[in-house]
Amino acid sequence: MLKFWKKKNDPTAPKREAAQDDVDANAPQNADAPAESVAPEPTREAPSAAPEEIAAPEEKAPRSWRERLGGSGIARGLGGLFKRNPQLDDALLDELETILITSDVGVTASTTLVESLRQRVRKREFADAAALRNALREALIEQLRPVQQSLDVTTHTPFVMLVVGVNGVGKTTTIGKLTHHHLAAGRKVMLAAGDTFRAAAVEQLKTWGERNQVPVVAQGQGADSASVIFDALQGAQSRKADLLIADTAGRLHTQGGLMDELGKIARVLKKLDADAPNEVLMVIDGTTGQNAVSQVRQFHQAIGVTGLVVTKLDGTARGGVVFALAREFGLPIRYVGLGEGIADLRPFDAEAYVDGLLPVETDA
Ligand SMILES: Nc1nc2c(ncn2[C@@H]2O[C@H](COP(=O)(O)OP(=O)(O)OP(=O)(O)O)[C@@H](O)[C@H]2O)c(=O)[nH]1
Repeated sequence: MLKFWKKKNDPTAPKREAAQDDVDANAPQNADAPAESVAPEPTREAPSAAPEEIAAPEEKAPRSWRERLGGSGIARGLGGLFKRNPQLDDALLDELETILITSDVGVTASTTLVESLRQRVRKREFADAAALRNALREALIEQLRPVQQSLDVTTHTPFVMLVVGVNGVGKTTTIGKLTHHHLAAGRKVMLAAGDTFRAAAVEQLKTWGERNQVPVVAQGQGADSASVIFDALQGAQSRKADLLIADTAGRLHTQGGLMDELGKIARVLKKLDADAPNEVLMVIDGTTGQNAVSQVRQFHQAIGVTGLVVTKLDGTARGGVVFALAREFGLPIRYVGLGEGIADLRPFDAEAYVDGLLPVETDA
């Protein structure tokens, strides 16, 4: 049975004022009673609501990678290419190169890949275009395999996941989906509403908390983000949660002050746990294109990103940015977002991803 806390609004709890100027110096000491928390007790048992009950109707049978990714620019481009060009010739290779470049794979990665295929064509390694297609599939999978590294949250308790990224990329939605995923695995999860910039962001996270029946540690809009997340970690430690997922405000990588705030959050957390945060998960909007590469570079410099989530790959994304990120940084791609529903976050799988873009069977 799911065990709930009574709604905890301890009147003795010190209400934290809005932004603290120097959290480093005045780190909160009693975060067991966060200023504002929606607090059913985290539980090791699976939530009473089954995934099917939480998910929107269309998520009852999660759609395949192919269904989700088939509409992307790269999938349509590659599908059409092999349909139009049954002949194994230079025109096919030239068009392949154009498709890869215009799908955000990146110029260097695209030309290198196509050049290596061209040489193999010259050596007569392929009997026909179908053989080339298979070799292309293999080459694409090879590029992604090194970044397929799942996130093990059992290495530390509580495991602290800090979710960062620019505005609107899908951070809060991803947190909701992650919570669902880890609850289903029987973990105690808590959330920290570290996006104190937008009032709506706190409400949005609380809604995900209620939906998943997990506590959300929050303060008001304008509160100090590091303070909220510090409170939440104290709470997670005392309540023996397995996982604390902290939201942060969306920020442009060009906003120096806000980028510095991320470093401050990490420093403040280390006062409680020298290893925290255990994962800095950067969320990337898959429709952003090559700009995603500079975003990751800046965030990585500011806080040391340890894993990526690429969202919105189901929509109008060109789909190639995943290859560009893999090649540029080699950072683990932990998950991909293939839709807005709670079950639409998938652990990244290189082969499934490439299958979604270019299926094994010649259905093109
Ligand atoms: N199609 C699609 N939409 C997504 C996905 N992930 C998130 N979204 C949508 O993207 C929009 C923005 O998501 P949020 O979670 O609010 O983004 P955020 O990064 O928290 O935004 P800020 O708090 O403004 O920085 C919402 O409409 C989500 O439903 C995905 O994988 N696929």
